Amino acid sequence: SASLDDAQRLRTLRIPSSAHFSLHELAFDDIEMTDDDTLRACLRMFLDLDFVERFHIDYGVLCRWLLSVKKNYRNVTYHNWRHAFNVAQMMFAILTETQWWKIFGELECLALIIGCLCHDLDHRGTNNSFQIKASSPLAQLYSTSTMEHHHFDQCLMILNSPGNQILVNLSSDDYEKVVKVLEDAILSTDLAVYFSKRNGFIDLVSTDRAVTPTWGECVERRGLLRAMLMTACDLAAITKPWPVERRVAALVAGEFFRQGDLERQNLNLTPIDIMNRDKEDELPAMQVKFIDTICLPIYEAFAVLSSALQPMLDRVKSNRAHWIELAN
Ligand SMILES: C=CCCOc1ncc(C(=C)O)cc1-c1nc2c(CC)[n+](C3CN(CC)C3)[nH]c2c(=O)[nH]1
Ligand SMILES: [Zn+2]
Repeated sequence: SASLDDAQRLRTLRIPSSAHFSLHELAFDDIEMTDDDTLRACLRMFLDLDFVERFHIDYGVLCRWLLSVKKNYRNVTYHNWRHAFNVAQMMFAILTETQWWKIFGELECLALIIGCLCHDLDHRGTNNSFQIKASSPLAQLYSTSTMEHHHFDQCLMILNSPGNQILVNLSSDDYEKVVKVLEDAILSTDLAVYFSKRNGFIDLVSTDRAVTPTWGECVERRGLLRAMLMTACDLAAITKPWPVERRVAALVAGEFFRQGDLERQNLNLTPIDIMNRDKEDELPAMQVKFIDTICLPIYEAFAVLSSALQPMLDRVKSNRAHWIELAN
């Protein structure tokens, strides 16, 4: 976990407002932020969502927990602390801009924000299918949703580490509820889980076009909306202004191509096209396919549920147009 003086230093820093950090922006870009800024922005999110008061979280423990979470992300090209931070900021922005935080209540919002910050902990820059192909220790531990089970395991390990126990003052009932939502949230970031739940969600949205209070009263609907929210936040770089999306695509490509190199060199396998460096020129066309098959359905459904999310769908469509232009 994080060292004492790091946490001591962080807890003495002044915490600017969410407006200062633009944390309510759906078009948020962390490029100008230092690592310290990202940590202070996380503290601001916890304070503004009233988690510190409501759950009696010791501020010093919260600082050390944040530092430990950040420390347990590896220095890989894309699946690093910055990705986790951006996913958490997107969750914060959506929950507040749509007012859906009222539907989930504080406990589930706490679990969603912790889940976003922890959802890719200790990522190695390689995906589930690589773990299986390499029969890695993680694949032997978890045969399905291999990485996501590991991320959840890492999340619990940090939450239970001395000096990092931000949930220590929750009732055992509340603690159990948070951990259950946390596990569902992190496991929902496996695209395979998203594919299995997406059609049910889209059917629900087509009949019940607004997240009325009825959504809040129905346990499985809330669970479905949380799962879809995790995917929407995980892929949200696709909804950002073009300069952000283009920068992120280069990072994702860097990580994918390295996995492709490992598959060739270590496993003697031909990588799939998106991880095959030899097909780099086809990247724009692959992005268009990714947007059409994976991204548009979820952001279209969210735009139906809340007009506050329409700008996200609009930017996915304009990014698609940029990729089309680059594909020709
Ligand atoms: C095209 C490769 C490099 C750029 O790729 C990207 N750049 C940026 C984003 C983003 C969210 O902004 C997303 C991608 C990006 N991500 C992809 C993922 C994982 C979410 N998959 C899975 C793997 N499974 C197929 C078996 C579907 N295909 C993708 C793709 O084509 N592009
Ligand atoms: Zn992720």
